[in-house]
Amino acid sequence: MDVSNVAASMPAYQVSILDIFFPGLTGILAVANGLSTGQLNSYARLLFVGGFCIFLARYFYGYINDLVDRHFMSTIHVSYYNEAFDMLINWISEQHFAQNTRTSLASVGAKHRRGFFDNANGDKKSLSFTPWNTSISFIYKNHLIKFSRTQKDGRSSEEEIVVSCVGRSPTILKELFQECRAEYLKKIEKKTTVFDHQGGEWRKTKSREIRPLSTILMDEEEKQMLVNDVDNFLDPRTRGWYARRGIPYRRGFLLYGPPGTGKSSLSLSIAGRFDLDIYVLNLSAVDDSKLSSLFSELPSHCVVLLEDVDAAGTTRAEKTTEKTTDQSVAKLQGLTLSGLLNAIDGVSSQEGRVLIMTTNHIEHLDAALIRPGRVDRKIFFRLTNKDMNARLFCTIFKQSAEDQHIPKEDIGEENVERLAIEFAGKVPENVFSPAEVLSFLLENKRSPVNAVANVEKWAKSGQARGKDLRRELSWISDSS
Ligand SMILES: Nc1ncnc2c1ncn2[C@@H]1O[C@H](COP(=O)(O)OP(=O)(O)OP(=O)(O)O)[C@@H](O)[C@H]1O
Repeated sequence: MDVSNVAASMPAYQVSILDIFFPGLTGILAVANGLSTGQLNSYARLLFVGGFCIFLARYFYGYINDLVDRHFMSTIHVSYYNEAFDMLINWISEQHFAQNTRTSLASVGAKHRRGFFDNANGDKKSLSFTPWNTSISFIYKNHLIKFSRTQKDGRSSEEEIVVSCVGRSPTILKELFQECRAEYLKKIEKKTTVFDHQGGEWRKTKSREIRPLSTILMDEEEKQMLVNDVDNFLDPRTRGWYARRGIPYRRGFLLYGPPGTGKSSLSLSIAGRFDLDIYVLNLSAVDDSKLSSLFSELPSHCVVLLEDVDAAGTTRAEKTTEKTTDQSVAKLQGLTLSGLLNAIDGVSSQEGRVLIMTTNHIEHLDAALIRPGRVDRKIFFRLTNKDMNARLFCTIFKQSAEDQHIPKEDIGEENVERLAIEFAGKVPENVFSPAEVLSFLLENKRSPVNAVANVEKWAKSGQARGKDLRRELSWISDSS
């Protein structure tokens, strides 16, 4: 049988199956049919022969490339969501050979599209460029390395990096990754890496300067107890201790109190103090299954921060019906209390993590959520007292060597302390949050004298609101 007649004589479904494996083949066969029956003129023949040659050349090029890649090259793939992606992009974008790639991605104020490294110089809308949708070859320690950054499955939000080298041993690639890692660790030194989630995946959002614990104003004894607790928990010997007793190796804390009293700040400081990454979970954006998969993907040592757990549709039934509107019910219906409890200490939940929940309304939380085992320590965050107000005043007005350039009345350290006591005497206790007091002080940050002079007026104007606050938060006095 004449091969060129094959396409013409085939049923339509076979033709399309052939096209799946050899795109364009049926078209070629159809022309070949015309060729053999003498229906085509000489130009068409030339075109056909040329096209056929190109088809064969492309087919064999792809085939040989694939063969070489599979048998003579070593390759490492890096997924967009993994931190190794940042390590590599950070390194590559600083190499001389990557500065002049013809295809790159421009980003404002960040090294790459996830905006991980902040613009430290503070230049407005500074631009940076990283190689994108392209391949670069370069020499690393006398080895030829090929780097390709491509969109995965044509989706603009997802990318993949493939790094390969000639030879069957990936050692040189691993060395390259180690170097990228070392550079990256230098960049994030003294920083806390913050992750949030999108589409059920953790992704790094930013890295923040570590905030020293000393800058958080709270009961010092309680702070120290928390630090010792976390320190003890993270001690490498503790995991074995838990395992020998059959106790799940997890630790949970509940920070509760009015807004702006330092709950989130302390969580960040704790993560920084123990050099842990912090994973912030927004409960209103997840359902049971997403929450469970997010918890199971946590690394073994990290801080997980569940902010405003009372707002997550997991509160006591009677309070929920009273308070929620149709809209909020619709928004939160995906997450149930049992889903949250399962995620926190179910079988698939990661061990070794420090769980911190925060709430403004502890009285709205279901007892099961905060029972010992899930919450091992509860810490109350209070509105300011005299001592805290004086310390906040000193925080703003005491000069340090680094802030000489900031124009400010310099009245000497002793005078600042004297004014701090005067200031604290004028602010009513248990009315304002540290955030409110700080906001007032920042408004007057150029002059401590003005801050003292203006504070009574400010306190009076804010006190009416403060009284409402006290009534609404009457539970505070029970717990303090
Ligand atoms: N106890 C505190 N010590 C030092 N700074 C504080 C304290 N409380 C609040 N602040 C400052 O006030 C701001 C808000 O604090 P933060 O977000 O930690 O409060 P929060 O209790 O988590 O509030 P919310 O309940 O609304 O989330 C931060 O800039 C923080 O520096």
